[in-house]
Amino acid sequence: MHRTVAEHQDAVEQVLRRSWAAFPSPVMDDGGTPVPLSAARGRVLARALAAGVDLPPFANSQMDGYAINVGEDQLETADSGQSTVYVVGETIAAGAVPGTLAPGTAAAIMTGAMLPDGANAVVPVERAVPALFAEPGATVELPATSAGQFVRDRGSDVARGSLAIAAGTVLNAAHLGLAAALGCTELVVRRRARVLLLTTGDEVLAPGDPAAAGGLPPGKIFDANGALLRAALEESGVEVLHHHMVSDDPAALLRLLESQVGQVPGHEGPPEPSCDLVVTVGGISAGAFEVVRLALGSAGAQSRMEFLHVALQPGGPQGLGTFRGVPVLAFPGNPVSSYVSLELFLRPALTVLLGAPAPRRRVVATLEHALSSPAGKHQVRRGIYSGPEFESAPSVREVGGSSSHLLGSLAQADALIHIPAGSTELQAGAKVEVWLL
Ligand SMILES: Nc1nc2c(c(=O)[nH]1)N[C@H]1C(S)=C(S)[C@@H](COP(=O)(O)OP(=O)(O)OC[C@H]3O[C@@H](n4cnc5c(N)ncnc54)[C@H](O)[C@@H]3O)O[C@H]1N2
Ligand code: MOO
Repeated sequence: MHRTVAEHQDAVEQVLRRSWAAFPSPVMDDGGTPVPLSAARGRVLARALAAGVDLPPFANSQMDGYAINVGEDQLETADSGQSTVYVVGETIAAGAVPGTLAPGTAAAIMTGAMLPDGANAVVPVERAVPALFAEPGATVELPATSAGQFVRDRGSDVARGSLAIAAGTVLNAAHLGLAAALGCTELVVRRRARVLLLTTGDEVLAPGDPAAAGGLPPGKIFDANGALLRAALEESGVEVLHHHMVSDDPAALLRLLESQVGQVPGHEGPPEPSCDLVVTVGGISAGAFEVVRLALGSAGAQSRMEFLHVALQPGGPQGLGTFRGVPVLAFPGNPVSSYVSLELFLRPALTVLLGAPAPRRRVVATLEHALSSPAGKHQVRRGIYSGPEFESAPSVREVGGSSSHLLGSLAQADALIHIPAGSTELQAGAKVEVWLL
């Protein structure tokens, strides 16, 4: 009996949660570490950020124009066609501290410049007669305007002391801009899970391997999964500590795991796990040389692994458990299978347990053509999504086929199309769940 996708998602989350809860230093909800703003994008804010200053810090002009004082009751007269003649006062540049505005005068003021005391409205220069910055002492005719017009009040965006960014936020460009506007040089972020990534197979050579200098030797392929999974892991907010390519020798793989995984003495305090997660790719199905299955199966009490089938295609064969208490996710070797495994099982668990990455956006779209899918399996097809346009609903079409070696079509896709286990024939026009990549 195959495990369902939902059951395996739950199992992955539980293994990560239980293992990490037992780590001497927390992976989930650690106290946080300060990092410079330049390194904070995509990280999870550990502590709420309160605004230390008002934004804007002072009332300022939203336009290049003339700062004037109008009666608070002048609302009705705005755009009434009436105008007033003012004597032109000082010119206020952005960054300058102006004097008080004398009654009956209009100060030439630039966008972002501090409003002088006594001013409460700005008229854009193009509405002045003449429509230019006149010399101090000249006169200018300005149309009636209402109090507050084109004035950006102190604290009107973010008030000092208010919550600027909530704890748990995945920091994006706008958050970093806001933090900088508030004068922060760094933010306290949660630590990322550190991953050991192992790709496997005697047939696999690293791109650039001298053995392929004269072209790929017969029977060999380049390691696609190393680059694919490293990037997908990093996009998922984790740090890839090391990536090793390992051969189909189980003893060598076990030696590598024993040298890289487990409690190692920390500089201070309790020993630290050397990594927070091991992700292996390949070597887990029914072949004669399944290196991950054999290595972890012969590792004795230090390994607690199960190898199973999920009712999923691609990504059916899966391994899950721990090695020396560190969680291990063993993904199948076909590139699309390994990618789909990460998307369906690891990413959602990271989102729940660590607060990042942001979940994939899930939408319902109309299938542009008929599709069939194997009975009893949740199938994930790769697709190209067309978002809703003026008069058309969102739609999706498959790119490539269902086979899990089709890396070329994965590279063209921007969506995963989900066909649930119960559906075998879908007509064009059927509604499907789509995850946007
Ligand atoms: N008798 C059965 N055979 C297979 C079954 C099964 O249930 N019974 N399942 C198939 C499915 S589904 C998958 S997926 C694969 C998973 O196999 P493994 O996890 O053991 O992966 P490998 O055999 O090592 O490799 C599979 C495939 O992927 C290529 N590969 C592996 N590593 C890389 C890499 N780093 N870069 C690029 N390509 C890689 C490898 O050459 C194979 O073609 O098993 C099926 N078989
Ligand atoms: O799941 Mo294998 O997961 O098709 O290629």
